[in-house]
Amino acid sequence: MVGRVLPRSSFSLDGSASDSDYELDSPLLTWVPSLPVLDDNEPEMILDDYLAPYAPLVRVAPHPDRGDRVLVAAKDFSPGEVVFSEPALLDTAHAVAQHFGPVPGLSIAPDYQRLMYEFVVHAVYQPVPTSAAAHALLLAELSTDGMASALAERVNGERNAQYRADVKVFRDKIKKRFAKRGNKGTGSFPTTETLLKLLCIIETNVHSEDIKTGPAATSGDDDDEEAEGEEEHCVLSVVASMPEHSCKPNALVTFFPPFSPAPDSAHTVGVSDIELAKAEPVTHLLFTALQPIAAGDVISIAYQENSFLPTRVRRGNLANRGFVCNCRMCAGPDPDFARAFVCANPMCRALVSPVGTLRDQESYVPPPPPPDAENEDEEMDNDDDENGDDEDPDAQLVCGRCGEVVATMGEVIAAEARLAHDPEAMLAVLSPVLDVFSRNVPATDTFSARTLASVLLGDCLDHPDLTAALTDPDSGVHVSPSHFLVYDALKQLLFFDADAIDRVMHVPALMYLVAVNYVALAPSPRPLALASLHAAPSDESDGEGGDVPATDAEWTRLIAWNGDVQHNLLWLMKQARARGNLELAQWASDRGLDTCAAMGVAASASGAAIEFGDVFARPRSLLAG
Ligand SMILES: C[S@@+](CC[C@H](N)C(=O)[O-])C[C@H]1O[C@@H](n2cnc3c(N)ncnc32)[C@H](O)[C@@H]1O
Repeated sequence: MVGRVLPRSSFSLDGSASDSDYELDSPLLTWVPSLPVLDDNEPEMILDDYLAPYAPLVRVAPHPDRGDRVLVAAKDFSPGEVVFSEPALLDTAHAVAQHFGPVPGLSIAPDYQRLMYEFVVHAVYQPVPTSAAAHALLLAELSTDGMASALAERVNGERNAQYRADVKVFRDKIKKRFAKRGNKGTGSFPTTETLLKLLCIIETNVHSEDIKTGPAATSGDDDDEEAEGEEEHCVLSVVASMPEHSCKPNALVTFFPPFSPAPDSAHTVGVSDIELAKAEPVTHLLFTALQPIAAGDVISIAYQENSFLPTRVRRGNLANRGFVCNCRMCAGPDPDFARAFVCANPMCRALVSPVGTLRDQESYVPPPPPPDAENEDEEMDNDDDENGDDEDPDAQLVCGRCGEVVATMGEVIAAEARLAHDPEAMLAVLSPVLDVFSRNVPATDTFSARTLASVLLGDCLDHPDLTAALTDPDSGVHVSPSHFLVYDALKQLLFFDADAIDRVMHVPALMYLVAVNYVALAPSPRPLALASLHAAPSDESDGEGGDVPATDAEWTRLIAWNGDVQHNLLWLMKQARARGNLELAQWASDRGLDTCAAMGVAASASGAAIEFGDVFARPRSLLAG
């Protein structure tokens, strides 16, 4: 489970173990190549050499249309399997970076300054043999699109101009600090151009995790947090910079070990930097498969946290990072489930999901930032064209099942704008969508969902905010960040792959399971409260399916209905007991859930028929087009 902190002294900068505490047999660290010594003069050779140890797992290939590169799997991976792990080259958790006092008043975020400073120290003092070559490699090869693409310049021209000015200030200040302390290294001080390129590379490729809450986020900075001056744990590496973004990713990136503060020590630039760098702990970025990945598949991750965002918000965030997303969900052919709505025809109620709605990727301009609460109404009335986004507001969306025109793109856009910054309202709107899924989708395969749940468990069960919310009697469940985590998890569960609708699952049961998973470790279990939070029945609900069971009889029927639910419940009960959550175990046992689940599992194992409860069984034919 991500969350263990290994002894920091046991890591060395080249990724090799320096003492016996290094848990090389950890399942998380299945692949830890050491950095080769590289030749600065041949950048292409450098990348090839660097990538060579990873060849059994992944390779870099050109994108067929875009002209940039993608990371491709060299073998099959099952969900939950580590695809590869790579040690950080620049890392704000390194003691050198942590001991650096950022230059105040610059537009360059403190954590980015820390990475740049670490780079400078390596360039000037070359404390480890690989550092110069590794940095040459960074400069020569990694993408700079986050700042340098035409879209980045269009969207963030002002910021870029400020960056250019501030890099110069940064360089001057650091150089002065070095000179003042009289420390002279044997390497050369990086030029302003070099540092600017490094900043472009950081802006495009950095991975970050929230220092306070721990679980890893994916790459990219969070603008709100930066605005508040919050620092994140930022890591830059090479292979880790190659996976592309997808709004329906097949892999997940996590940090191992997670951030922990460097011990206080007297520190001066120069000699002690060299000592610190030699003893650096190494954060590894772990890429874990979320879906089955076949050899030859492009590996993708989600660059943004809370990826269950409305399409235009997602698109705007990514434009801020210098590109228009052309993942299968944004550009087609997969339907964009994140803007799915339920057909207004009461006889139909199918899901309608627009497909690839952007008219022209080249001229795309992202929508403006969210309106102030006070001006909200005014902003809502704006003509869509003024939004800048290039979608045709008059385009008609036709329901695939009943053939009726159910909305225009303009209406969808307006609804999204209204909901984008109101998660509660969004959840209310999502609820009937979930309801439709849950009624119509036969539960034949929840394997992927279970795998995902275990990934989530690894990531989120120790979430300190969640624990705080659950232990604070005044907090109320509604403030729990698990609201967002569960919500995000649900999206992953629903949209797990292109065939999700055919393969997966009884959503309320999974909502329940995810909710219970979250509280299984907490001292005060409130599984039902959480579960019902996420499954408030819609006004039009007829009570059949779609709702978390209210009575013991309904629970029994639910469990009988689905073998995977049985397995999951049994597993959860075991977890609850193992973790000393006796209240939860008792709760389940009082209702006979564990016995019932055990019976179901036994019945499935022996091939015996299980009585399906008619409440939850719905004919598959309802799905047919
Ligand atoms: C972290 S780098 C990924 C590696 C990069 N493709 C390369 O060739 O080095 C991020 C850049 O890749 C491209 N990219 C990644 N995901 C994309 C997507 N879904 N759609 C379009 N471009 C994408 C963008 O240019 C983005 O700035």
